Amino acid sequence: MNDIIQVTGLTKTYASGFQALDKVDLNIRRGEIFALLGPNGAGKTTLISIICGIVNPTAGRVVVDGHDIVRDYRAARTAIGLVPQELTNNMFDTVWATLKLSRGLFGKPADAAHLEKVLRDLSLWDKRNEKIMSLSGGMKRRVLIAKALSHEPDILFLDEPTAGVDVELRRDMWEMVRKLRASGVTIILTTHYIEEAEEMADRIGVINGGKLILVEEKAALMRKMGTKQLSIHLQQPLEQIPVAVADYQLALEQEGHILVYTFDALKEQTGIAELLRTLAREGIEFKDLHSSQSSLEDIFVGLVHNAGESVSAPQRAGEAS
Ligand SMILES: Nc1ncnc2c1ncn2[C@@H]1O[C@H](COP(=O)(O)OP(=O)(O)OP(=O)(O)O)[C@@H](O)[C@H]1O
Repeated sequence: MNDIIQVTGLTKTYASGFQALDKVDLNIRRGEIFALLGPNGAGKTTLISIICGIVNPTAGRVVVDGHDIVRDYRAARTAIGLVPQELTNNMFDTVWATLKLSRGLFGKPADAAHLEKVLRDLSLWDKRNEKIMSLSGGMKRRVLIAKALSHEPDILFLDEPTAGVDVELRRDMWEMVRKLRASGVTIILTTHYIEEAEEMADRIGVINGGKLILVEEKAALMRKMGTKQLSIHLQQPLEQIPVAVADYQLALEQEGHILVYTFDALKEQTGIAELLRTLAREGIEFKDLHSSQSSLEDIFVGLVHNAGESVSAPQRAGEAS
């Protein structure tokens, strides 16, 4: 089975009457890193909380590693490790006791060697006998990850893993996520940071207003980023695109005053020279040329705005959350 998670027609209306998810369909592939990107209140946490069995769906179905999350809750839940947004550790426990307890809660037999490996991978081994409350904020976050990995899940959810963490810890987290993927763990992370999705993900999903508005390979999105536009400001407005240049990807804007040519900037032949020669032959004169390149951020903001919502743009890593 290639898809480790199958989400079909998932809808959530909270008791308040607020609809947080609207018929979401999503398949997560085994072994991938999937980034779920969306502005505040988009429904990211609701979606992963339902998959993890913390919130009940109103309608729709979720199957995790072949187990229906409602009918076969325990088996589905055991396949998952969840790193929540909020710190949820018992502050008076030691790091070691926290991990041991968490593993036991999933009914897994004690395995000191596994817990040691997890702690060493997260640079927490030296802290294993310390009480959680004595750790720094960054270390507390690492403990959350260690705890989520204590029962050897095949799937790890990270809900905004790097919100409010410093650059060094963010780099460490990214490194750790890559190592986990290399060991076969499927990873789903939610983020506001486009940069994080760009850096980490194999595929990116964009959610807004409870609707999944795009799911695409990151590589394909990056190709779109390689798309450039050339705006040709015409001397005289055109009513329609001339037949002689019908083969180019052209659009008329601003009541025919601007001819916009979209091309692949990564290609050797952009076609610009030939396009301009053809326009000249047709007697179409221009007064200015202007080129622009779209970024993943532009694509994202465009998508979110096209969805008809008034929302703030996502942040670049490093900006305040
Ligand atoms: N228990 C609840 N009762 C009512 N409404 C809720 C509840 N939990 C969440 N919501 C609403 O559902 C919407 C989606 O919330 P959710 O936490 O899933 O968004 P999010 O994308 O994770 O946002 P953020 O990036 O801010 O964490 C929000 O408008 C939120 O106010």
